[in-house]
Amino acid sequence: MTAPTLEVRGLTCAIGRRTLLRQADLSAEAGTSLSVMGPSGSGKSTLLSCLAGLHTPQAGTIRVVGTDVAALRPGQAAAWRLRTIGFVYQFGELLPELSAVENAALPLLIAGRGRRDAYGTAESLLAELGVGEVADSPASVLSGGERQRVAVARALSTRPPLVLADEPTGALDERTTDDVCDMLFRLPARYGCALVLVTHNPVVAHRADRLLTLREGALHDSAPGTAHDTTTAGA
Ligand SMILES: Nc1ncnc2c1ncn2[C@@H]1O[C@H](COP(=O)(O)OP(=O)(O)OP(=O)(O)O)[C@@H](O)[C@H]1O
Repeated sequence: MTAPTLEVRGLTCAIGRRTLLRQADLSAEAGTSLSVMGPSGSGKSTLLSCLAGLHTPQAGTIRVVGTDVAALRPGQAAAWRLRTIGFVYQFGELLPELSAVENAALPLLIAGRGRRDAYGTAESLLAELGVGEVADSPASVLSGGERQRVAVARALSTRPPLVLADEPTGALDERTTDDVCDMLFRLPARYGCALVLVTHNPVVAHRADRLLTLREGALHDSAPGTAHDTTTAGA
């Protein structure tokens, strides 16, 4: 039996005196999407940081395609993250002075792939994601929706098994949110990755295969149509 893409058991994470996650369990299979909602400040971004090995939890195990994230040596972690996890942030977080294709090729160049190969892969991904025409435009001139598509191309460039998206539509209007969601939620089937997406937007959250709500340190399964969000954690 192959290992699930993401398997989290008993995750406990505190920052300062606040426990953000208490004995949380979570799993995601290849080709599926999972969204996490929760009040502002409840710890959604911190959860993603833990999954990527960027934040060390107090207890619990996180396995990504069988690898125990806590067991990675410091020297291994960055290279592991580069090939295993793709990140998409709220504002794209592209390097503004680089073109779209240069941004999308960057992880491959850092991973040591040749320029021709890296740029070819990046160009193909941009085309597949509907932004082939802006490949040579500087990231600084792209629209919000284009930026997010380029950010997704960058996240996918190393073909990671796990894509983490933190409020990927938070800076977009309603129509662009719909378009970007159509693209995002097709990724698992199209590229075989697992997608874990954090959002305040219930419409976005409900498009995932599975929806969890983070509240006072616990992750609750929410059936489609029943999750709700609030604006502050209140903890
Ligand atoms: N590096 C840090 N140092 C100190 N406090 C932190 C740090 N990172 C997060 N926090 C605190 O941890 C709590 C959870 O933050 P986090 O960003 O994970 O919440 P969130 O649910 O993603 O919030 P939002 O929806 O507003 O983005 C907040 O109270 C935040 O201030």
